[in-house]
Amino acid sequence: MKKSSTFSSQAASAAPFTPRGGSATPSAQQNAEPSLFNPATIREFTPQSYDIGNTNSGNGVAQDTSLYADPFTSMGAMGQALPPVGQFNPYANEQNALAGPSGAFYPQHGTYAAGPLQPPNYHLYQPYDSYRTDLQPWQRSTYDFFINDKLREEMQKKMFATQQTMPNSGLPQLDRWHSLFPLDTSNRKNSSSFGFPSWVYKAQSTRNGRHYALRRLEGYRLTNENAILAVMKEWKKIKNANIVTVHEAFTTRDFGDSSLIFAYDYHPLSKTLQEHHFQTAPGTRFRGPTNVQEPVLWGYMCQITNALKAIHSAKLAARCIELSKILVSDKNRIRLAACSILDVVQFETNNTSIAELQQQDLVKFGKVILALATNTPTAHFTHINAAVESLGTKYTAKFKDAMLWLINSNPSETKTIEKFIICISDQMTSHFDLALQADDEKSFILGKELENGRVARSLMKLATITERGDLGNMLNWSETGDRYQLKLFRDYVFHQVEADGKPRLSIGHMVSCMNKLDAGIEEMVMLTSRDGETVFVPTYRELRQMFDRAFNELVKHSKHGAPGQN
Ligand SMILES: Nc1ncnc2c1ncn2[C@@H]1O[C@H](COP(=O)(O)OP(=O)(O)OP(=O)(O)O)[C@@H](O)[C@H]1O
Repeated sequence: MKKSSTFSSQAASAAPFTPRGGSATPSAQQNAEPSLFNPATIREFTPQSYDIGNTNSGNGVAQDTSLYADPFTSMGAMGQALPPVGQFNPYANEQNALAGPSGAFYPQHGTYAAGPLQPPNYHLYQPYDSYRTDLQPWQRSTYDFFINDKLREEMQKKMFATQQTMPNSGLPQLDRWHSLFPLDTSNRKNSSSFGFPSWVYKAQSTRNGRHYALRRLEGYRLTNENAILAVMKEWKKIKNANIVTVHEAFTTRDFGDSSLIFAYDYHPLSKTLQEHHFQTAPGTRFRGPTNVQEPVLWGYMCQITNALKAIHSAKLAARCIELSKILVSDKNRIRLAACSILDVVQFETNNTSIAELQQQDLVKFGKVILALATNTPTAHFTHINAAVESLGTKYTAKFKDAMLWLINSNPSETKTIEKFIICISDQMTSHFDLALQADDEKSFILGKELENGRVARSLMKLATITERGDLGNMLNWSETGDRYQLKLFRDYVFHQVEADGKPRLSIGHMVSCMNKLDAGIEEMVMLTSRDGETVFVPTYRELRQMFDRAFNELVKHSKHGAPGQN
């Protein structure tokens, strides 16, 4: 029996909607039973073909290929010595010199162009290797303790982009915003999106120190004060992972004209879909693959659907759904970037009902996806059906029918985003699963960083105590009493030597000692003075108490100064 479609097709052919089977081949399409938009249709799905930032290797563990020739890796987690591997030392100052353990922690790192400024010396902890020495299951490598390199580098680039400033940019300081930094990649501006040329700047708020993206509409004159208040009141309620959150709007004359400014969340290093898919990267002659892969487009569709669901449910319309107003960051993570602007700008002139604007949203949504599929940057199509047909067998029938449903109108049916969600529910659940997998992976990474954070805090405290010298009226404070034992503990953890006098640089030993100190366990530890004359055998619990006492003393002095001095 032929299953009926949930939605009638709006394909331009006069014939009623012919359900397609989802096969990419035309012959299969003709014979296929289930409808494109019949939610009961179960489709095959290949999760790995989506890419929404999921770098999971499949076993939940981030893949990390590192070379372990540095001295820190010469011990297994259980303390077993590994055979020395001496080809490359990522900690060395000079990589040519096969530097030994005394090499600096911060290797030279490659540069990347993130703007007009020089990249900072941000101490990438970066191995440059391609193979992994065989380790026993109980052995750990240095990089097992840290966030994987790719993610770390991505995050550091984002932090750098966030911190970038341009001292002589000529941009004004606004009332509550400073350090404006232009984000536009071209100085050619068109007014097609909003009716006014628009510029985007990164700026820091003087109120909370956070970074925002300010979009400025040049030459806009506000005629109705209510416009901003009424529109912002509604839009500020929208919190959605696929919408750039808008925080406020205001007018200013600081640019020498009358400008309207919208403050959005800042998403460092994001590009617009237009830039991402239609612009040639600097220095390359050819643009990348022309047609965007279908799994990527389904990923975009699920995300835009999610955004529109939130917007339409709040009785609003996105209105500005264009390739140049959708941000893409990380791996195919997208966000609608210019919501609320047209509501303010056309506050008095817009006569279209919200219901109609929502219908238009669906059409624009379809056109944006079709533009990516057909490699048409303008997203202007004279013949939608012809454009969809031109996709041939590169895209599945289900995908093409989704385009047609979104773009074509049917007088007998009011389209809603909810109906669309039902139609693409299989894609939505697959996408949801990938998002959860990505989330699991991030939790795994966070778990490692939790341990590192714990070690870092203890280390910083220990460093504030040892070698301090005098404290207030107490001469040689750090060399006496509890502090002396802490200093010997520091030696025990970091300054151990092998029997032949060579430094012992086992990161396993360091991490395990610092964690034992943090936990204050009952295990004893033998601390010997440098001259070998004095031996202490405290437990980690006792050491922890000494450590807390010493640090609390420092805290007390930091607040009140040395006793007798205030
Ligand atoms: N919220 C944001 N966070 C970070 N970057 C943003 C944000 N909004 C926009 N951008 C960046 O600012 C740049 C300019 O954005 P804009 O929307 O003006 O694109 P455009 O291609 O210049 O479009 P138009 O020609 O219509 O002005 C883009 O590179 C975009 O990635």
